[in-house]
Amino acid sequence: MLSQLVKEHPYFVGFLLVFLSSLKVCALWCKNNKCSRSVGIPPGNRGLPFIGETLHFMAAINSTKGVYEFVRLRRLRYGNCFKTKLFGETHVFISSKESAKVILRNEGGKFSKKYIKSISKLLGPDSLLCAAEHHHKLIRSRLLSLFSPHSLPSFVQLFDELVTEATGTWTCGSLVIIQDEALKLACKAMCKMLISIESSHELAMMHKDVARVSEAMLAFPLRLPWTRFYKGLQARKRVMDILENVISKRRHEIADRRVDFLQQLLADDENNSEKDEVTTLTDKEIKDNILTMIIAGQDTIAIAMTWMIKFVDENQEVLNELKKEQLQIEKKGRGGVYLTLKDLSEMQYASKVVKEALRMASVVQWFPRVALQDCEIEGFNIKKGWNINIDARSIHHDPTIHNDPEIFNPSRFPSESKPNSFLAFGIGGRMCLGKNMAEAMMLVFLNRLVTNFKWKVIDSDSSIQKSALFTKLKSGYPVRLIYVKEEDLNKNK
Ligand code: HEM
Repeated sequence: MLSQLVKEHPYFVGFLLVFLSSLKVCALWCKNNKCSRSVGIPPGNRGLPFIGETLHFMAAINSTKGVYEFVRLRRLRYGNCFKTKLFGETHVFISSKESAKVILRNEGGKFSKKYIKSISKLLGPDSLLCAAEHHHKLIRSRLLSLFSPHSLPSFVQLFDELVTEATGTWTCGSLVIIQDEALKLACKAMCKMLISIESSHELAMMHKDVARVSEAMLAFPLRLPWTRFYKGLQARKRVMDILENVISKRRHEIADRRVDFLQQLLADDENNSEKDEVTTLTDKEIKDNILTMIIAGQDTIAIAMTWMIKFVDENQEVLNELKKEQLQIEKKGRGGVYLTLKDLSEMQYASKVVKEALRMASVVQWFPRVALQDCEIEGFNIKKGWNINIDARSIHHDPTIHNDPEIFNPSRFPSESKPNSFLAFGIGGRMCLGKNMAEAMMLVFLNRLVTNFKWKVIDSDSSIQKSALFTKLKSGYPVRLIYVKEEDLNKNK
């Protein structure tokens, strides 16, 4: 019958075959490319073969709108869940708090953490931030004790000493770049707390090399001598050498036994080595994680502090309320020269300012995971091996979750504290280890700044620094000091 049809209507059959083949080609193309709005697969544009949308992503990294612009534009186009292809891999971005809860809490064990190649190479295979499930549990359990509530009071004093020392050199009329000062302070605090590095030469080297590693985090992972990635790897090597040297001196008792995180890790190591080899960290693990903690705790905190000062300055009524609270606490009298944990616990309004600044700034913009098995999210099929990114920034700025999300309003808390709607430090088993420390640092900085100084902003531009992993301000937020409290200056002489 078919041959009869071909004989009688050869042109019609030819046309039909061509038409059906084109339909099939179209369907295949749509499936693999742009129009994946078909049921089951998240919408999105997979871009060019192999590289996908990597060039658009790199263009966003190198723009002053920041890398998040890549995500923002696609979220506007495709909604709460979309897919793209970056560096040869499929990435899905999700901005619903319900899915954030399921994925970040990971109760069914369907997801693991996974950073893009450049980040995992720079932090090292044993870094807590990059380690996969079992390895992560082991390292986290060993580091957790360092962040216990017992270590917080001494850290608050240490950080306040550093802040008072630094601000003591600021004079009326001087130009202060808040982000640079905050970065120096955070680097000093981390290096002292972790490995007792104090000499200004060593600190400067550390500061420079850690900055190089951070700058390379989003670079194309190409190991050629002129690339940012290569320079980041070289800087990582120098930091590893410094750490190797410190560990070796401590192990051979050449250096004084200091009270710091490294010493605690080495002491635990000695105490546990005979009992339970499985729970002790190797030198390689210790080194990768000291670098991880410096990086995790340095840029994030400095950027968060800078945005906080910017938001406070742009909202004078918040600044007035804040000053009132801080001066009252000062009037009542502090426990000592330096701020204590008890002083910080009385800073109720300032704590809301810190939380609101973290929501608005969303310093860590999305949290990367990988699907360990095929699953369904937001009604879409997700394949095993796909990267899943929880878009915390969108959740923080979602008007269905936070009223007038673009308005800096510290008083929205605690009434707007709905579960899984505040993700500045993440949630679940990979939540930030330094959360309490970070909040304390922000409170100390805020207190010292608003009670001792008045300032005038020189450049309030909100452009983001190119190549920055976090929302780092390009201008650094320069301010001119127009008032410096005398008694503090005298005290620091
Ligand atoms: C305002 C400052 C900070 C912010 C916004 C912040 C944010 C975050 C976020 C969102 C995560 C979890 C990412 C995820 O789930 O994928 C994280 C993890 C981490 N943070 Fe922080 N962080 C800050 C300061 C610090 C400080 C001061 C330290 C300590 C030295 C620190 C150490 C860590 C570590 C070690 C992890 C890895 C935890 C794990 O994977 O188990 N962070 N941070």
